[in-house]
Amino acid sequence: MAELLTSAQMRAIEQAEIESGTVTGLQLMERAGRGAVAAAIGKWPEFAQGSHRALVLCGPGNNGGDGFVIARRLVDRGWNVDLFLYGVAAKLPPDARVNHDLWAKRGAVRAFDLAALCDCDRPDLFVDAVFGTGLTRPLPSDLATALEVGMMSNWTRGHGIKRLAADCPSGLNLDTGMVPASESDAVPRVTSADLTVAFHSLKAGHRLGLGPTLCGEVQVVDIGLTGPDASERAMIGTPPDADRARLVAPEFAHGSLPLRIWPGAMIAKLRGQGHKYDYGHAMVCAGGPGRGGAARMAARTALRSGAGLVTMLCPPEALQENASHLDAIMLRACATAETFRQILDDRVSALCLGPGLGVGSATRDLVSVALAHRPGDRGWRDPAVVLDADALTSFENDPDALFAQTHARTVLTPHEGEFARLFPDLAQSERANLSKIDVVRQAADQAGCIVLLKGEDTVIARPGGGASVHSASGERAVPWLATAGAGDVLAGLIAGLAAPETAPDLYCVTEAAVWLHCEAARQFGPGLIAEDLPEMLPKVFATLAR
Ligand SMILES: NC(=O)C1=CN([C@@H]2O[C@H](COP(=O)(O)OP(=O)(O)OC[C@H]3O[C@@H](n4cnc5c(N)ncnc54)[C@H](O)[C@@H]3O)[C@@H](O)[C@H]2O)[C@@H](O)CC1
Ligand SMILES: Nc1ncnc2c1ncn2[C@@H]1O[C@H](COP(=O)(O)OP(=O)(O)O)[C@@H](O)[C@H]1O
Ligand SMILES: [K+]
Repeated sequence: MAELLTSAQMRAIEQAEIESGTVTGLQLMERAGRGAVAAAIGKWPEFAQGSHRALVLCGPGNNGGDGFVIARRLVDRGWNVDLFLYGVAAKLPPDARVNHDLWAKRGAVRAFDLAALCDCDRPDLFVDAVFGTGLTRPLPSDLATALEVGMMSNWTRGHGIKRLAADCPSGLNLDTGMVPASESDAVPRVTSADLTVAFHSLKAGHRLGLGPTLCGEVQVVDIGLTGPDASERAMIGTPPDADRARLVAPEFAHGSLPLRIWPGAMIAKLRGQGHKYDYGHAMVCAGGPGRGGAARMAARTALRSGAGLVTMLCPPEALQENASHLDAIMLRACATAETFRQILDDRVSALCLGPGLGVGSATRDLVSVALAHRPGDRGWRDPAVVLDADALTSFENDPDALFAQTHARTVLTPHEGEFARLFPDLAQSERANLSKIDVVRQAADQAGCIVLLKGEDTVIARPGGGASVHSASGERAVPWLATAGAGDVLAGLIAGLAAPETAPDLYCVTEAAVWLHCEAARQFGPGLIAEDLPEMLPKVFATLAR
């Protein structure tokens, strides 16, 4: 699972390495520019031979410095290059200035001017090296226009112009994945690339918010920074680092891990042997008549994903309806919170409450019983408690009452609407420049448990700072997962994976669940409805067990 750095962390890593004397800023910049050109040629092999034309736009900082290196290296390969500088040469930082001067011996540095830019011959490659990690404010309007995809229509066959971004498409905030709107533009101006080369490591903004859409394909270019030491072993099921966010994906550093190592290692049923009770007993609470579908899907997913047995509890009046739908899943009537308390025995290892449960005091009481349940004298861990949907909304008027009861083996799985009810100060409208990662970190600290905030960019955090992002983008884009009930399935999936006594750390189980949820949707394809998700799991597991 690769790390997602903030701009400040990236600067600190560079700074520490430069100060240690092992490398100079100039060497890093050269490697960045060289790596960017190599990545472009790798993606577009037609650029490997012959003369082509590039339009390079450089900015006033070190991102611009990368642009000068890229321009020089392209000219070395026989290309024609038009280069514009947004800024003043005399004010460039030292390394960028050196590369500016090296370039100036090879070609012209033209001051940024929209009309002059449009007058250039049609480029084959457009290089955006204006801003990277140093973006501090919205793009000025003329620059935003120059970077827009629409600008390419100035040239015939404009759609065929390849777009390469150094570190990010300029204007994208690499901490938040957002594009700040300028005062003159009510709607943020959006720039996008076909290929983004991220230096040393992915940054959070490559995988949050608009990042995946704007960056196109992202390739990490190794510029020889050592960075933090992390071995493959240490990642399997290890709790997250408090300061660094990580990407939920079977990737390690710059390579890919075999799937069976991760997340295959998270699924107890793929390994070992045992009795059904060794794989845990998951319980799912359901609502009244006509509302049982959501809980049934959660229960079915829990059973498919590894729990040894699953019991669904429902009000007596819903028993008949549920009985007519369930076979392998056991069913019991549970009229009150007190009955629930009596039913919970010390072998219940995972609980899932919320889907279709109904909003109100009855649900709050059930949640309280679930969170107070302890495993007795078996020496087992506290049961994992997954709270979703109505179990969250029921605490809208008093979230602190919920947070006073949660424990470390609790996972809250809100979508943005439910999140706003529990954490009004952290709602989307209140976030300003805070990244989704920091928002969920704060929520986890407030709630005292794991919080998973859903979306195309799903963010998971736990108290103390550990955070992960799962990005359903690029090859893993699954827009058809936006279907009613998909969230209920996710809640059941976490409960089912967490149920076995040998299940890894709950945080890691939650990460794996999000990946599997997306993977099941991906392998099924368009046309998916929520019921298809649990039925896809055996196929997904088969690819992990190899
Ligand atoms: N420092 C190093 O050793 C390396 C840096 N690298 C590159 O350097 C980049 C970071 O460089 P910098 O920290 O200089 O930052 P940038 O080059 O991203 O931008 C910083 C400059 O842009 C100005 N600025 C920010 N937002 C603006 C806006 N909206 N309108 C106008 N001006 C704006 C700032 O005042 C500052 O002058 C990385 O993204 C990467 O591309 C790479 O060369 C690898 C090595
Ligand atoms: N466009 C999308 N791409 C990827 N995943 C998505 C997308 N839209 C929704 N999802 C995922 O689908 C699930 C929907 O959950 P939720 O909003 O709780 O729906 P419901 O309450 O209907 O079950 C979440 O896991 C969410 O991350
Ligand atoms: K850039």
